[in-house]
Amino acid sequence: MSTGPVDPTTTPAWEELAALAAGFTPDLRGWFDDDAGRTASLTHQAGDLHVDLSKTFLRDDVLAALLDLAAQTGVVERRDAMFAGAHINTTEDRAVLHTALRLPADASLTVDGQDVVADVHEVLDRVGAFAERVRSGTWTGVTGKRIETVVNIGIGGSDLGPVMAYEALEPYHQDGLTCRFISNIDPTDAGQELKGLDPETTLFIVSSKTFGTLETLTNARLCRSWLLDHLPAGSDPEAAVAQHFVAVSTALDKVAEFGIDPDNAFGFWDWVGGRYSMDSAIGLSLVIAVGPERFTEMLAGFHTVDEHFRTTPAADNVPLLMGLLNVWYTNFLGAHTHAVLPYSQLLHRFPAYLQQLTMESNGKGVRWDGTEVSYDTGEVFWGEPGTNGQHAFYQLIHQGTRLIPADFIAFARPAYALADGDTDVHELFLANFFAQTKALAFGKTADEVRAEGVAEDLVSARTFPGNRPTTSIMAPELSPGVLGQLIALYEHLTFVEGAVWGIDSFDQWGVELGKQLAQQLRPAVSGDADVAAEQDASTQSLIRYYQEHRG
Ligand SMILES: O=P(O)(O)OC[C@H]1O[C@H](O)[C@H](O)[C@@H](O)[C@@H]1O
Repeated sequence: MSTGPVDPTTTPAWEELAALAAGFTPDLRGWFDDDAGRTASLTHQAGDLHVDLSKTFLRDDVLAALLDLAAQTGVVERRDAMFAGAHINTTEDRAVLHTALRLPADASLTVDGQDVVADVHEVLDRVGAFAERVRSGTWTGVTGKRIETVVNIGIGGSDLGPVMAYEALEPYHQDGLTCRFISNIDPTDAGQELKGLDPETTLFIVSSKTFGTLETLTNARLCRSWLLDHLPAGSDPEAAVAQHFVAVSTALDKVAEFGIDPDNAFGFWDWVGGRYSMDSAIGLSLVIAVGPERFTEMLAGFHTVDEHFRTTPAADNVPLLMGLLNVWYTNFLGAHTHAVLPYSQLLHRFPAYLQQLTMESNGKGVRWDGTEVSYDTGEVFWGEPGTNGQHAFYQLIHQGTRLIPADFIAFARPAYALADGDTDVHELFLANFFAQTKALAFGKTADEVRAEGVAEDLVSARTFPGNRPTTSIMAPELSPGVLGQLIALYEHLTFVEGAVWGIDSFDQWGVELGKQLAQQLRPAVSGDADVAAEQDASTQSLIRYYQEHRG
């Protein structure tokens, strides 16, 4: 893109939204009473996702102004530039093409002179073939035993997506094959995950886009030592590493330096951001667990929502509407955080995954041309599955003083259809979903509380103000395809927010300083007095505390 980003605060739509916010009093009870068609007009379909925005703070005038804001900040142009492979990641001068990872094989897209679709499918085919060898037992460990445990070593985008999807698709796992995930440089992580493993039946996947991440390389070396120390005496170390270690990276030269056979390495490209990479070869552990066919179904799900986002007119475009709604909450109504509450135990890692996706993408204080923003960006995403959260933090959402928009996610068909006598437990579960969104929207008035015979001095404590906005997302079931759709929905709404804010949602310079300082400090931790003396007083004192107590 040749022109700079628009400062959204200079647009007429921003001014209009500010004026609307000044006099804004949400009244979900009134809005529902006055407009029998509210739910129908604010419910949209994206692939299999049924998205009900009627309990949000959208009103006709707000929606119109938000759509104007999108138009005036060039969201659609930026979207089209992304899909076409323009270098919209300006600070790294890169294309942003995770959408190409899920293009069908007969699609065509040439970027920077390279046939991207052919490259993607060449790697996908290799990943699928390798996964089949592991699943069928034709790929064995060095002593000839079939693989029973796959350990993914990676962090950030090379961990959160694979582990989230592995958990989400648990009903599709192949029997007799388990995945584990090591991410943290805290040696406890590797210590716990390696516990009880049989080295002869364990395969390690070193997943790192850069193959330069301290945590991952440290854990990879640690696992290599563990493997060589625990295999039966006489095992050839080189053959052992060749059979028990594979890698996924964009830096295949560094993979070879580590000693992993290039034949057992799977590549991807710099136009795939780490937090957008789970549908590349980074998903290898998932492909092994659920099989290439299921993985292909998941990719098709991503593609369905990509197409929805790329082609659906603005008024029905779900990621666009959800992204704009979040801008309304964040910049005009003062929301700081956003809860994501899956009514699905299988999605228990989804909020953690979304934290990297949304917060690493949109936690920026300058626009993509380096100019400073004068408005809030990014939301703090957080959440836990329902109903657990209901018994923990929902209190604050119901009766606290803060505005916390929440996304509720549920599936009509359960993964495990269990009944307790006559009670269908999934129905009981869904009843909670419906009840919570209803209670949050409509609350309980003081008069309603009084009518229950509550003593007057307790009425205010037992009144629910309501007008707590929620978005309800439902789908028939948590299939691989639906999972792909759900992830793509959040990828694109994150994009929309970033585009309105004029920021580069695809870099992450903010994580670099800590990495550099850790390397500089490292000798001081081990006792180098000169390096310790260079530190600030607090850091010196903390290091001293460690040295006095390390035992
Ligand atoms: O895949 P890697 O290159 O090892 O990177 C792993 C992660 O670490 C980095 O510091 C970034 O913050 C993440 O965006 C990235 O996903």
